[in-house]
Amino acid sequence: MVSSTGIWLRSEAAPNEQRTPLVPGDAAKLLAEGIPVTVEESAHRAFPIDDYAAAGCRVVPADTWPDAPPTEVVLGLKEPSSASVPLTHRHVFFGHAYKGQEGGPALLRRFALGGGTLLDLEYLTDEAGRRVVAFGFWAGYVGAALAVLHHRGRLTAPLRSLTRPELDAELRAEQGAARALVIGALGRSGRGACEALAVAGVPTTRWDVEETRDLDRAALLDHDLLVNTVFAVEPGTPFLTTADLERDDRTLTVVSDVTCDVTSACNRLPVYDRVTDWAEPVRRLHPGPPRLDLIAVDNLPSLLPRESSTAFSAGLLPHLSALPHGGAIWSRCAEHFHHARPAAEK
Ligand SMILES: NC(=O)c1ccc[n+]([C@@H]2O[C@H](COP(=O)([O-])OP(=O)(O)OC[C@H]3O[C@@H](n4cnc5c(N)ncnc54)[C@H](O)[C@@H]3O)[C@@H](O)[C@H]2O)c1
Repeated sequence: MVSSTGIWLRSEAAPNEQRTPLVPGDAAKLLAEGIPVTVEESAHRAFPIDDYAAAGCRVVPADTWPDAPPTEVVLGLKEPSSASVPLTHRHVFFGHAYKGQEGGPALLRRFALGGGTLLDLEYLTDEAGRRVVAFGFWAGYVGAALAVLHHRGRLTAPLRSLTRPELDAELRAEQGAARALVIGALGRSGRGACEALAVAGVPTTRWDVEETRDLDRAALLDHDLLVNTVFAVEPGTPFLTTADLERDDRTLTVVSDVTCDVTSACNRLPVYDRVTDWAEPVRRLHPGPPRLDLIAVDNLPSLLPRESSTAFSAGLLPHLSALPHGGAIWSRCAEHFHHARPAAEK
């Protein structure tokens, strides 16, 4: 039976955003279940529109979602374009609007004006509150890869998006004597970081909550590379301090902060004040000797758009299948929105 609720995959407004939350193969699975899928054309998406058409999706011009039938659920990753247009539909994307972020109140006002609902992907959680879809693995993979390539003098700026075979070829092109430490190693990003370091042939120490409870600072500084992938929910002992930067007995020369909690009270790396970007991914924190270089790119999965989209889409697919029938996971998501919205309307 064909569902009256369709998925409308819109184009992304953010420049250089090549990722998508729904890849063509998974769109075909939704269609097979009777869920109509409409896909907007996009100049940037890592998957060609012809692949969606071949899967049976209806193709429409970019940025036409404001005219979608009211029963459609509009799907994307970041805030939709046409900033002044009130949001009338149910929208699924990462809103970054509930924790006082810049632009959050304005986004919620668009929903208030249009009467629509934000189903924020960050708040798609199981009964235990764990997120069910995230880009973490590939963030860690790329974050560690950039650290290795920089340490080997092989990182070129500006960064550009790649495929995994291209990135792995770079990682395998040279072996070195460096040793790495991944903190948060048991998490999604941490596992991705460890995998990239294995591909690069870099011996890796893995720390998680147990190993940082009583921080062995000398052991930490005795690694060449540090990849921070912790998901910090409370302030705690910093992994690095400005005093550590001054130490001349330090082996550590490259830090890749996947967490990028730089403006948060929970930040465990209070040695820098702003993230780096694709144009200039590396910032020198200490001239040395020994030098200390920082990589803190906050959109790492975009550097591997096909792989990160494929993994994300696979995780989201069962929930998109369930969307026409509602269900607890989407109700919890909507509750977060209804809880946040009144604050924005004041
Ligand atoms: N830079 C980017 O592009 C990017 C992309 C995605 C996610 N992230 C960020 O990466 C971080 C990790 O995300 P994730 O999905 O891997 O989270 P996760 O919850 O899967 O993993 C986090 C890990 O950190 C560990 N941890 C928490 N506190 C710790 C401590 N004090 N010491 C050691 N380990 C500790 C946890 O036990 C867990 O294993 C988040 O802050 C997320 O926002 C960044």
